[in-house]
Amino acid sequence: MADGLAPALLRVTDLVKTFPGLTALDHVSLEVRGGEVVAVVGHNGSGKSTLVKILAGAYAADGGAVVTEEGTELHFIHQDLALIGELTAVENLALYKSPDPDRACELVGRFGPVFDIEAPVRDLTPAQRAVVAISRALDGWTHPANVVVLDESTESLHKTEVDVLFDAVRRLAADGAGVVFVSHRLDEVLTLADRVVVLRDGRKVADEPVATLGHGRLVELITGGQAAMAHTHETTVRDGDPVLTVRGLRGGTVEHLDLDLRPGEIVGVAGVLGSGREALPSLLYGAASGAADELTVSGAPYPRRSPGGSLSRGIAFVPGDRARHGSVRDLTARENLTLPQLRTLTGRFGNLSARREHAEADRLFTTYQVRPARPEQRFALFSGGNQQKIVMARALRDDPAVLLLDEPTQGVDIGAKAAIYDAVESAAAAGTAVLVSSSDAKELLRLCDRVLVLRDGRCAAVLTGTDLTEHRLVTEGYGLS
Ligand SMILES: Nc1ncnc2c1ncn2[C@@H]1O[C@H](COP(=O)(O)OP(=O)(O)OP(=O)(O)O)[C@@H](O)[C@H]1O
Repeated sequence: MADGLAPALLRVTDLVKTFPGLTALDHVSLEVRGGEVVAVVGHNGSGKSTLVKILAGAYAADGGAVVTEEGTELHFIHQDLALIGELTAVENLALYKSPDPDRACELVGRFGPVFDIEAPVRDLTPAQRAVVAISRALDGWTHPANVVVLDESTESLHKTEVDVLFDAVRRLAADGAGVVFVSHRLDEVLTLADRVVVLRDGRKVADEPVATLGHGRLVELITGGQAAMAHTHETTVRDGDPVLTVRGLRGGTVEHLDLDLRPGEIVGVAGVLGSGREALPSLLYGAASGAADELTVSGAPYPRRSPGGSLSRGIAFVPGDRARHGSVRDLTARENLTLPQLRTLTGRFGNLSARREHAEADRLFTTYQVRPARPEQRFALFSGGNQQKIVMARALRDDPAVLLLDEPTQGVDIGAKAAIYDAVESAAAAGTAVLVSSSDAKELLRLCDRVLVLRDGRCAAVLTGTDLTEHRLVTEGYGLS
């Protein structure tokens, strides 16, 4: 817990960072004391990553200072945990040194029973991978008074893995370390942090002890008072003919799966990493290789799946890693939004109506709260969450027959999340069959008519109605029921 007398291990003063035409950080100051967990929150594009990049030395600031207590080092745990899947835990822990199994055992052992540290980390459970990542961040500490920066490190973790990470973080803080926790997950922020710094459009708008904040107040500070999402989804049972039918689907981590998707329904897919949950949308779309005993779209056999074949059958897919797979980074945001739909934006003589294209881009920017509101900016220059909003906006305006979504709101701020949920529900109301694969239980509860819980590549349970609870999603996911 924060001790008012503990020294500031990290002092950020009046930090300024500008990009052409935009101030990403506008005189931001904050302090992190030994024993204290400071959360940094803010909507997409508010400046969180820019702050982390300056702390990590990846960007130079235009003004202000970052000062650490003498001897204090900064250590980072990034969103993807930054592990190399093919290497073992021992090798990942010794990336720039010679592998030392004894040292690896000692580091990993601090967090519970030692697992197979000689296996490739891709074969470990997500919780074990989290332990490897945090062990690496802790390696080489000669004293406890360092600062660990968790940069959206929990985004792809399931609740149980998050608990492992948080236990480790709490122990570090108890030993005197300072912790910076950058996150969109407000429940986790309220659970872990002692103090919360809120950024909005590059400015610090709040720096308050967590004890004085509730969820509602935090949302208000982040959004500047705009309304956030409220209601949960009501289960609708559809009994029309399925638009997509698949039997015996297999490939990647999916061992065997049967599925019927009906027009207008929103079907969730839950499960821990490696359960098949993360592989299913790309497998159905044909972006990942696999096979099926039977697959039909609108009653017609679709034997060999491919992205082109799926698109022409009205199947749209928004991949999890949309910055890499869902976009053309060097085109403008407007071009990314409108390119696949040029047909609908052409004028009477087939010429592209620049006016309509611009108007459509402006409308989508407003609906999905893309920041900055500059459709002509290169896609690559938007923050991660804003890139995500752009790719989602494009998929949702396509009117597909089937919409396959993988982690549709990962890294997206609370305001845009509500807009995305509304858009998914409107698409379903207009007849689109939606499949949502997500590690966010609240998202599945909010959106879905039923949820398939995958375990070991197979469907372990189908939850619907009053059975569709966060508790059941977790217990079925781990086989604890
Ligand atoms: N290299 C760059 N060139 C131009 N603009 C940039 C660059 N990097 C970031 N920006 C802009 O700076 C602002 C802050 O971005 P930053 O990535 O820090 O936001 P963030 O709070 O981390 O958002 P997210 O939650 O979406 O990751 C955004 O408007 C972004 O578009």
